[in-house]
Amino acid sequence: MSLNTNDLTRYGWTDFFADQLTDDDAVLVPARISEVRRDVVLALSAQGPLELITPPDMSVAELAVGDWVLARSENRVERVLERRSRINRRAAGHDARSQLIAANVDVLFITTSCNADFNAARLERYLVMAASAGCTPVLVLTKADLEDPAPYIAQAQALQPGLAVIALNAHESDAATALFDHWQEGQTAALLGSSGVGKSTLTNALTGADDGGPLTAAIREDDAKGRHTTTTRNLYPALHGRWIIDTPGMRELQLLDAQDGIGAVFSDLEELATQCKFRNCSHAGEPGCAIGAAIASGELDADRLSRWQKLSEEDALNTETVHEARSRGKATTRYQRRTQEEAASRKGKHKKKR
Ligand SMILES: Nc1nc2c(ncn2[C@@H]2O[C@H](COP(=O)(O)OP(=O)(O)OP(=O)(O)O)[C@@H](O)[C@H]2O)c(=O)[nH]1
Ligand SMILES: [Zn+2]
Repeated sequence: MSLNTNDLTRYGWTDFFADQLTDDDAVLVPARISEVRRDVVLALSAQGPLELITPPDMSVAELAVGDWVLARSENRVERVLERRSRINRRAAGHDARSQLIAANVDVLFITTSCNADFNAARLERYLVMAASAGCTPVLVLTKADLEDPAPYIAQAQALQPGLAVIALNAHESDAATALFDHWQEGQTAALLGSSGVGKSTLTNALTGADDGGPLTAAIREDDAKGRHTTTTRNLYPALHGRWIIDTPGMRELQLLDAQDGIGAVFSDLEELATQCKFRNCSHAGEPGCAIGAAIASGELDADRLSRWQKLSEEDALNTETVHEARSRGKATTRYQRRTQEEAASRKGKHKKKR
């Protein structure tokens, strides 16, 4: 492979991607997508920034910020490399569609504050998303200067066995350092959390924007109220060789194909359920229910059981709806193709007759 990929490691290139290249790919240019626009994608390559179109059989919507692609002649995507992680959700609205939000995110910083924003159900949902996507979750508790963080840390640690939890004041100069402990050079992170928990404040610390860093003005636009809102999905550099993906689409999260993620976040419950007397136990008072026993002994919070059941039902429903719509779509295309073929063969017959 003659291609020099050394320069790419700073954009997050690893052996995982290098191993996907063949000798024939030597003429292609590896590039990482930094922004997805309506008709084109912007990408970072060893030669500098590129603006790429997609080939006729690929829509821009199939690509996500963070993706690694191989480009031909520096203006067209030839192929997307297999993703190390992918964040997708059920698209907003009634559309029964899966939507890819970001790719190749290493660490998800799930952010909440030490106050009323702390909501176990929402945080578990984010954690399931991280686990299904294949990203490492880290729970960040902001505003630790305003309230005693200890009870929040304890609640956060109960959300997923072994979860890393950080409590901090996002305004403190060492806030970024605490996050860098979980986020290595060359890795890509994303911040998730509801409005007002301190994501912008943290992002400023992470990118050095507070010290007149190069970034924030370019990627954020002031809305009418003078508030900073993130308007597009972007990949941009943080301090010390890290990368951030900023995406507004991560606030409204409907789970999709998240069964494995639910299994990871609620592994304590899944483990207990294997000890129930009946294999199809619904944990609603059946004899020999290990989950019921754990609740009775105070070892397990009954609310966590109902949140687990609710998320599982939601995921099952969304997954079924989207898969059904997809197979309906395929059936339609098959039907259309058949009618077109029949029409064409009728035309052919006419021709022969004449
Ligand atoms: N005391 C204290 N204030 C904080 C902390 N983190 C954020 N704030 C303040 O909380 C408010 C909201 O912070 P933002 O960073 O704008 O929150 P956000 O999550 O980016 O909000 P959106 O942009 O609406 O998504 C600001 O006034 C911050 O200064 C913290 O750790 N301690
Ligand atoms: Zn049971």
